[in-house]
Amino acid sequence: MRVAKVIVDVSTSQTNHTFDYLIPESWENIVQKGMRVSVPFGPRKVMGFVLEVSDHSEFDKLKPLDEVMDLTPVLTEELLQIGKWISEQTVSFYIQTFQAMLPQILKAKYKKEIEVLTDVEIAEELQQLFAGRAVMDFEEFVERNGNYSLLLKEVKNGHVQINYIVKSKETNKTKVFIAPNKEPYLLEEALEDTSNRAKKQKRILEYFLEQTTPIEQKQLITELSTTTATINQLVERNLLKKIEKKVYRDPFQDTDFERSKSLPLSGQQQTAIKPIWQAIEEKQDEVFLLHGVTGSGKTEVYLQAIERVLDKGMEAIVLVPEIALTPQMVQRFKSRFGSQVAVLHSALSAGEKFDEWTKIHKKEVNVVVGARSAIFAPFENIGIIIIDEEHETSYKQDEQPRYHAREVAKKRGNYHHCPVVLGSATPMLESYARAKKGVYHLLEMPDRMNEGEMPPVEIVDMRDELYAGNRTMFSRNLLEAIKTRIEKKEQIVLFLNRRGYSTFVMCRECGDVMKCPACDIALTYHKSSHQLKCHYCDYQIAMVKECQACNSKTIRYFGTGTQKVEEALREHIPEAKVIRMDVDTTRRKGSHKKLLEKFGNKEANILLGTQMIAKGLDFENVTLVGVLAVDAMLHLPDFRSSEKTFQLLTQVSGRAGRHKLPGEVIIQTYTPEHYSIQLASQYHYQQFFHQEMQTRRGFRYPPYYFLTLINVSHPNQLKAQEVTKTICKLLFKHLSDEATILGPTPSPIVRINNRYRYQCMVKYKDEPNQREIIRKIQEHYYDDIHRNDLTIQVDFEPYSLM
Ligand SMILES: Nc1ncnc2c1ncn2[C@@H]1O[C@H](COP(=O)(O)OP(=O)(O)OP(=O)(O)O)[C@@H](O)[C@H]1O
Ligand SMILES: [Zn+2]
Ligand SMILES: [Zn+2]
Repeated sequence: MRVAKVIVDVSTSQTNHTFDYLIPESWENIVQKGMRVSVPFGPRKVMGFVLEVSDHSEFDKLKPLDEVMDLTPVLTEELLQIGKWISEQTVSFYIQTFQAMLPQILKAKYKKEIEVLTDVEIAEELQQLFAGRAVMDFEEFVERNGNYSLLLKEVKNGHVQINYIVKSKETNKTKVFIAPNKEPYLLEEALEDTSNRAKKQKRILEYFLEQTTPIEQKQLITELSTTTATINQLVERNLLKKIEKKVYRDPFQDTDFERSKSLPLSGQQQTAIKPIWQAIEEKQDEVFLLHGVTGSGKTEVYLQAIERVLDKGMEAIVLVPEIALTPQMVQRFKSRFGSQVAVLHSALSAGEKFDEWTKIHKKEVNVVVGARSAIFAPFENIGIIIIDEEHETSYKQDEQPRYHAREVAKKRGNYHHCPVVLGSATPMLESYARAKKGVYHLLEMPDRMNEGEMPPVEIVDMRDELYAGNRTMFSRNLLEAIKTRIEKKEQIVLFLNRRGYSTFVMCRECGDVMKCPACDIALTYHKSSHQLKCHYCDYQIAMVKECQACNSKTIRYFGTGTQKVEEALREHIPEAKVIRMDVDTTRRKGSHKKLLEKFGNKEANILLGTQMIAKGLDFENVTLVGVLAVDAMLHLPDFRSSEKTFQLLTQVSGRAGRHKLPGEVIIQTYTPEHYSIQLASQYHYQQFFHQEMQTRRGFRYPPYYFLTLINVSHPNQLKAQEVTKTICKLLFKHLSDEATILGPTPSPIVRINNRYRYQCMVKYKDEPNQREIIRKIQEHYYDDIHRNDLTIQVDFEPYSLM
């Protein structure tokens, strides 16, 4: 008896364990752990992952599984282990994690077929099954008791291939190719037999006398200016044949990549890369923090570290934040490593993602460049994992399983005994603190590649502009500087911050922002109740009418959109050609790339955009960077708002003067004295680090304390509040005295989709039982969750506090 232990696709706390199913005899040799199967579950059939195959079960009367969905495991042993670990760490269901590790499309069902690839004789037993056909359905193979291990052997030899045909239209793209179907001398005979009136047929036959390799039908038609009808006539005469070939959708197929060679490394690059090379050679699972200023040449270090890994026949994973996964970035990897690179990011269609994943799964590539989920690339011989811009919050998934790619990377590094490199110009406080303690190996690159100084930053106090009667969104200096650049035919990047749009309240006279007296967090304006609230504790006051600091009545909440800025630019500088890049102008596929290309070709003077343009761009003609409204981010109700502002300003400033031309940065703000802005303008990372660490210690925030955020929501406000209150009480009772429990507090956005949201925050040092307690709490509310529309979300080490 063979038994499969299966995690079924039913996300509840009561089904979050394996169920045993009998493996029917015909599947016995086929089912392996890491494959997906279809199993009966109650009245339904559901998908499931095989976690283990065993020869016994504690239960009698097992139901047999229905179907095997994969021929080779889609999750490796390692990924199964990591999946279990993630589920436990994030208190999520196993099924959620396993599915998060795979491309979306694999949730659908697909058909499998086996195809003979070569003229080489395959094993006799298989030949009989194929009976002269090139392709057969896998279902038939199973029905006729095909020898599975023999099949796998031929797959390994490259004689046979397994095709996955997904039923959705998206997945497989085929092209029709035309090839000769007869020996050349027979074609020649046919040519002579063809009447002179059939000139078109003759031309095609002549072509195939010289050319025996298949050619795409479309291409044949253009090259010989012939027609499908003519080709069909020859196919009917059995002289030619049509072949359908699966082609990968290559999102970059229209792009020619010029091959780049590795550059001779600068002194600081050499110093940084040596320990990384050593860790690769010695198979050490060391974690490096590469702290290098913008333009210091971090990417070249990544490239040459990867080169070393590929030389050893191993694989590399590179994570880049979604927003920085620009065509420019992709190009740098593709032009160095060519078709060995797969790219995974969210702009790809589901089908494209599946294709890229398939290349990895089949080991057709050995480098993956991708956003967060690329950390699950099913490689089995990883030599290095690189996380660029490691401070980016998008590396944490904001729905269950709420994993952090950095933590998964370290886990995979452990497993493969390979180094993990975290790179950034502005490492996250937590990371830099770990590096200082020696937990990570710190590598510093303090100088720019072009040996230039960092571009000088001018801070413009927008309150002064107001006094001077300038009520526009551009300061006089910025306007002047823009005009000068346009005259000199240099280019400008204008950055507008959109995050935190109009949630905080600020005095335009003195720049004062209302804060919570207990939490040092900007108060959030709640429009419905016209109140200011702290969403960490329960402090709240009525919306103020005048500034508490200076009594001015110019108090208001904040926000401007890119469109408004574009209109204003047109008004003040009519001669400027502007490219606007935001969610609206980049919605269409490929538009992101086109806009950047246009800017790169100097078809515009100004690139205006949001977060999207803050990172990764490397244009040599950009000499001025302007930051329009930095304050919105600074006052987000988030203890990381200073850090995020510092990081953002540093990144944006880094876009200027990266090559020969010197750069300049102008930051407009209402709070010029704020230390994030001051220190960013002087590129003082170290000093910022020390100052911010002190604040964190004082207010008991990370990295001194860990946080857990529990969000409760329900259509009934009272219910949401009551449940949160009970959860707070339970945590208070079961956690140690060292833990601080804050709440119940209304979430910053109290109502979404008619659901009320409350939260509870835990600050702690060490609570080993915490996850177990939270699981129990969730089980306690099982009925409410499944029948009564309650949700309880738990986020360990949250990045978003909304
Ligand atoms: N060894 C080298 N020799 C010559 N040029 C180099 C070398 N290393 C990097 N460069 C060039 O220097 C510029 C900056 O390097 P790169 O973009 O890698 O820096 P970075 O640290 O990744 O920057 P950022 O963090 O701002 O994205 C690029 O144009 C790059 O091609
Ligand atoms: Zn004021
Ligand atoms: Zn508070």
